[in-house]
Amino acid sequence: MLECCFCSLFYRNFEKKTLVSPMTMSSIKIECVLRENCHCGESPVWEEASNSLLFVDIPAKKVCRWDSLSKQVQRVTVDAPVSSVALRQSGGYVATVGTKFCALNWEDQSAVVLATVDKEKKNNRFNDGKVDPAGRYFAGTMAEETAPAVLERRQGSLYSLFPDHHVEKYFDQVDISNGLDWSMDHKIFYYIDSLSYSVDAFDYDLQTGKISNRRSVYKLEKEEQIPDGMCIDVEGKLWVACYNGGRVIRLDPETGKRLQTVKLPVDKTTSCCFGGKDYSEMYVTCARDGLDSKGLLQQPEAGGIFKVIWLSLIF
Ligand SMILES: O=C(O)[C@H](O)[C@@H](O)[C@H](O)[C@H](O)CO
Ligand SMILES: [Zn+2]
Repeated sequence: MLECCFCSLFYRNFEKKTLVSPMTMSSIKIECVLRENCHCGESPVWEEASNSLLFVDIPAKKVCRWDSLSKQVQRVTVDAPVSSVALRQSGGYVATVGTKFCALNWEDQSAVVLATVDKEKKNNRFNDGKVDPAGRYFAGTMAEETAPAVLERRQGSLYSLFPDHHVEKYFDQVDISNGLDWSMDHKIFYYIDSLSYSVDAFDYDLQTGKISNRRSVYKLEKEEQIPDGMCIDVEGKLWVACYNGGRVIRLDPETGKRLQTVKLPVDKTTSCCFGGKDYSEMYVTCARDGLDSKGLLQQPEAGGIFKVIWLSLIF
């Protein structure tokens, strides 16, 4: 990999547009739109300009781009596990690869290192990451797993890469750094450390990127299993993918109540994002790794990309 020397870095804003409110919708349809057989699919991101869904397959070291119109997939292989991807304002993408933040040029498939974290922790890698409303790329680390959710604990930290390429560390002692998103007014940062079985909130200062006042807004119930990736909808409700739980759940962070459960035909649901026309669809990633041969037979679509659509009933 090359060292990056000059490029100014302002990530594209992720502001949602006119997502149709799920509350006004009555029934849902779930479809596997791509049988990708991901070992561990993660980090779905909608790219409006190309009508495409970006996602990664972490252990396969692949960043993928699925064109929702042509149904074609392009894949770029990098040299270490790639755990999240984000859009870059100047074109191309940024991704967390191993313990590095990298700029990814899709055309020539090159990756340029922007910053490295956890240099003294050889067994660590980045996990989930997302860009904040001011263009900082937040991502956390974890020890590499020996099996899903089996790892040396408290090895991870949460970081963000600023548009000028400097990195700030927020805290350490993280088990599995996972889902993250910001409230619609940018005043709250939501965060999941999977093995805490909790969805947490922090006060957020958009000007400085500082976080404070950590508290739990939801504790997962036993059958919901392990909280993984997360996104927010226009009503400020959180959608959390439940690893081993085969579902995404919609939470009200103000009341701490679960509002909706959407079950998928695969157990290892890892993350979700809104996309499609007017951001009215939800895309869900999942994993194949960790399923035994019986599980693979029962869940042939494991590792695929799922689309959830809300159908309004018109009388
Ligand atoms: O996708 C991730 O976030 C992790 O990299 C995965 O390994 C699993 O989801 C994790 O094991 C469950 O918490
Ligand atoms: Zn995850």
